[in-house]
Amino acid sequence: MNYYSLNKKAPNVSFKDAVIKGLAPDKGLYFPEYITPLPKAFFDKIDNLSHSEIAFEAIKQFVSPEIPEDILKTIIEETLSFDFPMVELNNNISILELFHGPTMAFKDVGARFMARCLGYFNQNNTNEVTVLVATSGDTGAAVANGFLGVKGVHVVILYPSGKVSDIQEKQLTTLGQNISTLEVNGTFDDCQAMVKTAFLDENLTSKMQLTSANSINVARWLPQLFYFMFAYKKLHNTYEDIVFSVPSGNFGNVCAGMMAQQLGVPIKHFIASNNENNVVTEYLKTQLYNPKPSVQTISNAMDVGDPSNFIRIQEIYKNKFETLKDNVSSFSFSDDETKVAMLEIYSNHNYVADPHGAVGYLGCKSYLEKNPNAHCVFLETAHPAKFLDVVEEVIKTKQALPQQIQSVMGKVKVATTISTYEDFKSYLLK
Ligand SMILES: Cc1ncc(COP(=O)(O)O)c(C=O)c1O
Ligand SMILES: N[C@@H](CCOP(=O)(O)O)C(=O)O
Repeated sequence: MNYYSLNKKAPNVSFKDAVIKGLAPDKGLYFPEYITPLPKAFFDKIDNLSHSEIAFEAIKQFVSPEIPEDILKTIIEETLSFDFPMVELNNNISILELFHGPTMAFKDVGARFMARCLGYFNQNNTNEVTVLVATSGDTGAAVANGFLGVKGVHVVILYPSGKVSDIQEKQLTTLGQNISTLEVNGTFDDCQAMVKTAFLDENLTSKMQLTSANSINVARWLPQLFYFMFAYKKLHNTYEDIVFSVPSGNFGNVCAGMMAQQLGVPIKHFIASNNENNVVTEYLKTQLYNPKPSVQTISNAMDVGDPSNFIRIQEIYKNKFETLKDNVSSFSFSDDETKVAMLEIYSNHNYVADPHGAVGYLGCKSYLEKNPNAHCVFLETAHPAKFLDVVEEVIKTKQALPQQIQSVMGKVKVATTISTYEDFKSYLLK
């Protein structure tokens, strides 16, 4: 598959080059040239397919011929080595749990898939690749874990100082080996802007091979479409109008769901559920896209003021506002509303949701008010123990720490503080 830049000012590239470059030279995100819907036979037999078989059929067109089918099967098997359970709350709402991987957030799948693709492409390359990743909490940990100890790869994580949870910070700053962490005096958007600027800085790119492990990178982004297929498989024999409420920040996950829809999965509607960082909610009301500085919330991983993937969403719906509105709704919720939702889910259903999942739950409730016959799946994108302070304060119950989290608790933070792009650049050149 070839990919084009959404800024349309750079040459088309193969999957391999899109993965290695991360971002196109004109600063555009890459997008596949074609999306061929899966055949009816695939959907007829989906009940009998494993997660790996579904994932293989879904992603093969996007990575071939550069990744041979036998290698792709192995990459997928290794990537999906944990479960994706579904919890039905009632006839209208289900939860898809995406936190059973090594870092307990949904980013593990994309990070593990990308690490293996890059490893395959890089096997005969003697030059070191530097993977840059901006994180508002979870991507960094998943990428660090996915690439830990991978020969020839150096990962540099940038995270906003004081704006991630304590456990997320532990996960980001304690791995060592080939993982380095920069604590940035700024917001997630500042981190993401530094990473994007680095790709265009010839002074850097002439000296080192840089790539991105954010959802900018197609190998990080596309595997997220598997989730929507797994949920569809579980629900399609029981419910007709399946909608997804996706807690959204950089909009990569909901946009991956839209790719699943383009592949033919009968998804009736998407709900992009936001915290107070509501650029897209406002856009759907006004048709004006006004990126603004992000504000800090208790669902910190969604504190994004200028979501990267908005441009991919527009491309999917052919830049037609009406088509976008037919397929997507967006709601924004305050921290107080999120806390009330966490308590409600716990009291009514005995389920502990994290603040991001709770925003997804609120999105379902808002949509169901006008669409009472739909079945809404909200994505539980991170384990509640990653947000221990707020979860225990709201539901007033002590939480047990899963082994994945216990393993980082006693470790010592190692991070270098930076404030400007110049600081970042000199760090990379050191
Ligand atoms: C727990 C959690 N929920 C939701 C999001 C938002 O996902 P996206 O950036 O794909 O919109 C993130 C960050 O990516 C996250 O870590
Ligand atoms: N919420 C993310 C922000 C980066 O998103 P990405 O999907 O573009 O990598 C995080 O937790 O870091």
